[in-house]
Amino acid sequence: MLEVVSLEKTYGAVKAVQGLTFQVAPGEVLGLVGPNGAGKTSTLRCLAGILPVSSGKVAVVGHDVAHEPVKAKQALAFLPDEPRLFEYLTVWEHLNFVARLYGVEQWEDKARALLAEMELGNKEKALPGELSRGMKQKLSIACGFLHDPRLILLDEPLTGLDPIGIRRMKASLRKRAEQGAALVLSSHLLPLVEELCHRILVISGGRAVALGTLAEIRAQLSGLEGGNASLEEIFVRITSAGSEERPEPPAS
Ligand SMILES: Nc1ncnc2c1ncn2[C@@H]1O[C@H](COP(=O)(O)OP(=O)(O)OP(=O)(O)O)[C@@H](O)[C@H]1O
Repeated sequence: MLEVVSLEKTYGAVKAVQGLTFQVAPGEVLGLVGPNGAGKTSTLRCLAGILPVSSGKVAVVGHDVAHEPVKAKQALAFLPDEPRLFEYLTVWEHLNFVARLYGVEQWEDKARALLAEMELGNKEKALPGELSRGMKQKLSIACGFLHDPRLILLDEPLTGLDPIGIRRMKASLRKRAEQGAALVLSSHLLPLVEELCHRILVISGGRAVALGTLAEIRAQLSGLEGGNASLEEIFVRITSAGSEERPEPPAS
């Protein structure tokens, strides 16, 4: 569903992402974790075609994001950490607008179901200014899900949600993966990543420092093989300054 080969992103002299290679299969949830400034948002923006890559290749359902941007973007949804909404469109008008952009058939039924799923059923006529931070986040997610994306890219998806909202969102994300979507989720909430993600890509300084299931990453770290060290323990160990305990750099 997603193929990333030797992805590089530079901003002037800053090398934000260096040599990332990985794939995500249908139904798979990949967690993207790393310290502040590691390159997670830059990576997600390149995958979504929002930022041009400096070199390397990103393909979504076989469509190169640089050469077939419309086909690639039709198949994906990018949900940023800060919801970006239109000040003068109501909740319902947002969904109508997105439906027209993506040519979604029978969008009203889908929109109603999504608003119920996001607990926004009574907010159809509200403008963004009348919504709480968490409600804006849920509207942004509902808009992202409306065209049934096959690849869902999420940057800190649970920011601003209350505990019930977090639980519902986890269920929503799991449901999309079970229905065959591929998900890439960046978060500093390591227990969430551990719970939701099938595989984890740890990046530091723009480079991949570990890629695999939690058990696979543990198995590469001396003293942790066969144990049950949490992702947090592993994260601290392999991303701490001066760490020499990194697993072998992942090939893909
Ligand atoms: N527009 C930009 N111009 C110049 N440098 C940038 C720009 N955006 C990001 N960077 C730099 O690229 C590097 C990676 O930033 P990025 O936002 O991708 O990291 P991140 O892993 O998402 O961090 P955080 O966890 O703090 O959100 C950092 O060194 C950052 O300063």
